Amino acid sequence: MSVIPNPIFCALDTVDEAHAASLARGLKGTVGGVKLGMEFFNAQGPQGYRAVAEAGVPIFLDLKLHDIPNTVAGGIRATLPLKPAIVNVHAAGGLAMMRAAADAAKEAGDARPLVIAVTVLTSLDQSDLAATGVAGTPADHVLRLAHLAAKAGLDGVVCSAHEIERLRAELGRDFKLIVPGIRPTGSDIGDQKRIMTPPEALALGADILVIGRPITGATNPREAAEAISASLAA
Ligand SMILES: O=c1ccn([C@@H]2O[C@H](COP(=O)(O)O)[C@@H](O)[C@H]2O)c(=O)[nH]1
Repeated sequence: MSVIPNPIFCALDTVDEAHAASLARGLKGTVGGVKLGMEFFNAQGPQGYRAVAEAGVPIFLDLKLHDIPNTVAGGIRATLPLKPAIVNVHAAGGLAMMRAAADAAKEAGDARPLVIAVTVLTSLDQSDLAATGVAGTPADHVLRLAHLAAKAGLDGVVCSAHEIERLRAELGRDFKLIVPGIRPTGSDIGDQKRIMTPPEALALGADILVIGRPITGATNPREAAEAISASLAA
């Protein structure tokens, strides 16, 4: 069961401010929030972010920071005036870096964003991981990185749906699990490798389902989001 009324966050992966803002307005009420990542933010920056925020939907600012602790703390601090609901770093940046990120976010007091760690990208399978020098399954590495994120005081992790059960068993109900690699039955997989359908991922215990192209690439994104919502309620 999800802790968020509508668990769908739509990834607005575009460089176009007007398009992103129009999608956010059009999806309001059918999604729990939207995600702005490096594609949008590198093109449009804080001003573009504010244009999307005018739609009045919670925003996951997905910049996946990965640097030395002081630099990441500064990067998180710089996002706080935007009041994102969620920000993130790469767990591979290590314990001290994640602690610095969590501490920086606390400077926003009660308005602090959730700070989440990306574990193993959903576009990677075991052979991709092996090529980076990491032996074992993606699940083993996700678990290892998630324990490190919890130790650093982070609120949760980005993982694939295939790791949800083990993460819930080991890290409990309150640790947030944000899950991309979500594909409604029959939709194009694209570059994702560790995928699952929305109802399956939700049933396993995902808090947030990050869904991009299956919604934004549809002829009618709002109808696509409504269909996914309906599949979750069924
Ligand atoms: O492991 C990860 C981490 C982040 N993402 C992001 O989620 C969306 C997924 O978009 P789709 O179009 O639904 O594939 C995208 O913005 C990624 O940057 C991820 O996919 N996997």
